[in-house]
Amino acid sequence: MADDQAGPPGSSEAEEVVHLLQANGSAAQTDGDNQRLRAVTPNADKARELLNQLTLGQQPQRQKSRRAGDPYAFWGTQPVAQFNEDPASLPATDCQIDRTKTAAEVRQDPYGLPADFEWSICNMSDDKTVHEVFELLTYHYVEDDDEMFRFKYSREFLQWALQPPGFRQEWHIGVRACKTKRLVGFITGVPATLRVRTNTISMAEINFLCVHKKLRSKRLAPVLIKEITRRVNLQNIWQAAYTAGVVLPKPVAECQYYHRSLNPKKLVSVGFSRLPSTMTMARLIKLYKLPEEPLTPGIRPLTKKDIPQVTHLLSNYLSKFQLAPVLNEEEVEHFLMPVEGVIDSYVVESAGSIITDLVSYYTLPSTIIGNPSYQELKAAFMYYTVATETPLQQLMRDVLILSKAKGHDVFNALDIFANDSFLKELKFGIGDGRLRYYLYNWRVVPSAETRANEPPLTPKNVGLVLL
Ligand SMILES: CCCCCCCCCCCCCC(=O)SCCNC(=O)CCNC(=O)[C@H](O)C(C)(C)COP(=O)(O)OP(=O)(O)OC[C@H]1O[C@@H](n2cnc3c(N)ncnc32)[C@H](O)[C@@H]1OP(=O)(O)O
Repeated sequence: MADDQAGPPGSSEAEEVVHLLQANGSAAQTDGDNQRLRAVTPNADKARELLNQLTLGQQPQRQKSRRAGDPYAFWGTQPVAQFNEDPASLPATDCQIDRTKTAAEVRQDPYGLPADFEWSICNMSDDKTVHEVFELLTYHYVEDDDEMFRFKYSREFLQWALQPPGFRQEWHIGVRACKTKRLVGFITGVPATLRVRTNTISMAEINFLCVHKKLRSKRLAPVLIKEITRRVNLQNIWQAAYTAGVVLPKPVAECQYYHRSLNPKKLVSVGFSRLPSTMTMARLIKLYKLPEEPLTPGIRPLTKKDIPQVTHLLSNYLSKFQLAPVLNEEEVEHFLMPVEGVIDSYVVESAGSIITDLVSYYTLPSTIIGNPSYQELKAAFMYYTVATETPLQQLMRDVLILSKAKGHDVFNALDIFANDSFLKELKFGIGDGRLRYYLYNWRVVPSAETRANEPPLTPKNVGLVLL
């Protein structure tokens, strides 16, 4: 479609709405803006709805419906905060829920599996094993509710995510069918030091819980969870962090996904976004158009020699959040050094070789299920970003440009960190996926700013990204 059909810049209703939402959310809002908002749409809610229609991201989300009030047969037995607790009976400060056991009290032998299944430690340095894990996850891992998209973690991503400094191979747990040796279940832990408010705790980060679709609803997941707990406890570690879309007892934070279209035509074609009836595709493309080159002078890929400065910069920034990792240089190098198709990090270097800013994202594609034209949606997910000299919004615009140049279709971010300050302005649309953060065997008490029935930490207090 010819460009002129899109009309002059700023003429479309959606562009107008975007502009007005920016104004609406900023301190510099004027009566004039409000009047223009009313002229376009009756109210701000309507305007927001229209913008949301543009990018109703249906990324895989870790949520399957469950009836309110259903008991948690497994989670009700675990040392986690429960939904029905009497606030008067709870401690006043953050604390461990179950006491630390002695080494002798930790079960020495693995939990029993149903007949015909066996435990298998997965060596993530072995290409054949990595391929088996990749295949299990590619066909059986997290999907969105409409079964349109399924996360497709690459082999290289899995190796990167699961082999950070100090990783333990026995925390990469598989379940295989005894006869065929086929991998049918998986769960992983990696070691991490997390700070929860003022407490710095050695933990495991738990991820990639997956059961083959043919073996669902047979209570295999609780066995996998108990087995990883046992193996973590054997290392004298008693806490864990994990995220999920599903509601479990009991989130420490509940966060919202936002999506920034980079390739709107493809996103509409595969059903990730909708084209509002009032809009043409040409206008949509124009709305999301980005400059060809980043705007920040001197922005460049992170290199090894930057690691000491970046560790300092990042640690300082993360200290502002109530839930955040504590990362040493070795870990920063592992998690942030660019790996093709897995992790991209950029820094801004000012005069005197001072690194002032960092921005990073990881690449996690999804299979587009049953689409004849496109097989894969290439998504970038915001990772750790620190802006001290460059305005955060500019840094994020640059990373949109850089990720688009690498072929990403969409850029995803949560409403954690200070992300609230750029999401609207950079035309991120609210997704329909929510992500809950959980801690195992650690109670976080509500703070003064916690509203009744809401998790103790608000998204802006969260400074942790789990892969
Ligand atoms: C100190 C060290 C501690 C270490 C451990 C810390 C805890 C780590 C916790 C794990 C963090 C993982 C982080 C990620 O990887 S989140 C990603 C989870 N994976 C997927 O969504 C992939 C697709 N789905 C599947 O593979 C299966 O549906 C799974 C495996 C999820 C459940 O299999 P299945 O559908 O066949 O069910 P079941 O009959 O075996 O079991 C039913 C029980 O499982 C509870 N359930 C369902 N989904 C989840 C979930 N995402 N986290 C925790 N529990 C979950 C459910 O409420 C029920 O318990 P309850 O309602 O009766 O109480």
